[in-house]
Amino acid sequence: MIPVTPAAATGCHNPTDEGVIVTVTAQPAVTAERETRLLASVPTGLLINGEWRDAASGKTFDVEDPATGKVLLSIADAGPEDGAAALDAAAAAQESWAKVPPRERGEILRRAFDLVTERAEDFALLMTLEMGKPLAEARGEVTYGAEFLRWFSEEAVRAFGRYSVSPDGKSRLLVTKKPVGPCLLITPWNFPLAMATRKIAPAVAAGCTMVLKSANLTPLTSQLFAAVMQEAGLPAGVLNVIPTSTAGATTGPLIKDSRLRKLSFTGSTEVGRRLLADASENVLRTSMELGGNAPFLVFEDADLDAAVTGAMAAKLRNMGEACTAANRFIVHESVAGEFAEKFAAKMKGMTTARGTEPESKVGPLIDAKSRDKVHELVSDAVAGGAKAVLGGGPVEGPGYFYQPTILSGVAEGTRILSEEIFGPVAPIITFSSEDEAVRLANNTEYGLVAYVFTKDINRGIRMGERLETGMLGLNAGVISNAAAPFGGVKQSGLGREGGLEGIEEYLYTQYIGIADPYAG
Ligand SMILES: NC(=O)c1ccc[n+]([C@@H]2O[C@H](COP(=O)([O-])OP(=O)(O)OC[C@H]3O[C@@H](n4cnc5c(N)ncnc54)[C@H](O)[C@@H]3O)[C@@H](O)[C@H]2O)c1
Ligand SMILES: O=CCCC(=O)O
Repeated sequence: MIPVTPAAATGCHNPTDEGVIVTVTAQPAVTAERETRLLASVPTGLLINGEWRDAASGKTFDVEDPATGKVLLSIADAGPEDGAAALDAAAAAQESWAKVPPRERGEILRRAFDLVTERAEDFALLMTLEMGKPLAEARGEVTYGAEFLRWFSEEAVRAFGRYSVSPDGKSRLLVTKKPVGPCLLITPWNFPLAMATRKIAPAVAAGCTMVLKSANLTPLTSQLFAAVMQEAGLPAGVLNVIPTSTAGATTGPLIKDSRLRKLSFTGSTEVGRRLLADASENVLRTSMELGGNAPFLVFEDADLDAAVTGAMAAKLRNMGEACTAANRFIVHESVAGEFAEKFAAKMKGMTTARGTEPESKVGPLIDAKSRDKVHELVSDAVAGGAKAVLGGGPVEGPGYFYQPTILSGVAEGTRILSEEIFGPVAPIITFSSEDEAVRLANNTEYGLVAYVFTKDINRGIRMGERLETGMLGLNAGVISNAAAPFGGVKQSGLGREGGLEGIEEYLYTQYIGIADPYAG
């Protein structure tokens, strides 16, 4: 058992490993034998109606370790026929599942929380193997991901409605909440556990059945998690899991099927936009957690050491492969030089290595395509006049590693300021007035999160009012929390996950008008 600081229970995690959020005080060696044993415990089939089975086509696809390129496991590759079978199971289970008392649904989630927590080391290692993040960070994700199970186990019994007398006194208004019905959940590869639990837990709490299409690059964590949900007592057909290498072909027919009632998607804005168009055909309820381009504002009165600590977390968490990653450092011109120096001094110590290695602070990027895109953005910025204060290129050798990089003097209009970097690269630009900072920060089609560092509380509140984002970190570089509503505005998406709002995404409101109980 690895001792972690109590602060880890908040579910946030900080790659700087300085005890700010997570401190891992012992690092057991990860042996090849332990990896093999863990992989052998991961189900490799599709989960349909409570049974693990092969794909109808008999096909499988390989899951690779991004640090070595080696195949970890081959798993069943769902096709349209399997998708249809999964929706059949979800649709058949919906009515009985909705009748299960909320307390029972909550207790299944609570048992799942306990099981994930007991198996935290397995989940952490599995994520490190298939996704690349350092083990310390993967442990943080287990805490964060499990917390959605505990949070929604408590919310399951609180889907309250209301009863009232109409204003004219002549009727009664009964308002209730009901599960929306069978849902299709599509998750990304960057947080393999938390992005799944953030959808599955509120759906279970609300009484919805599901088909989960996990990310083809990181399906293994969802496979193990689905087995844990079965062990926790989730009835057959409530959660069906269809990993696939053909996402569009397998899920497209489900989105068109009139039995499906909701699509919850986390991924890129590009794919989300297309799925929204598809979902409009049957006017599906949708939740869209899409891309980001977070501004990180450092004002002249900020505590620069705190800003650098926040910057390390906001940039290097998950190797920069987070929708919440600070994408543009917008720093007051009077402190930009000092900020860049201090930031570079901290980033310099961030060793790139396979996530299972004790010294690893920055793991590999997910694949060659992602690493090449990061380098393309850096090269474009440098060609436009930016200077690499640190790093600036891929790491030689096996795996898709990229050097932690800081760019200063990035010109406005450069691609790196408008596209999601999804890598450990921090471009810095400067401003001279609050109005200019706000203009630069809002100059993007995204609106997920912003970070503001200032000692002036009034300025902090003004930024909350002026910045066009769904979330704001005030003197904080990581604000993700199962108890908070996570989500964006503009092209960062629709809806909220977590918090009191999270379960509402899986409920609809029904109003029953009742005739005057005193009449005739
Ligand atoms: N806002 C959030 O909460 C949040 C959280 C995590 C990641 N993201 C975003 O996700 C992106 C990175 O993840 P990604 O590369 O996995 O995104 P992606 O859009 O490529 O893929 C996301 C999921 O959609 C599937 N998919 C792709 N094409 C599809 C299609 N035509 N039909 C159905 N499913 C399809 C993928 O297989 C995967 O499971 C980034 O843009 C990041 O910002 C957002
Ligand atoms: O990648 C985006 C999700 C990250 C988070 O939930 O903090």
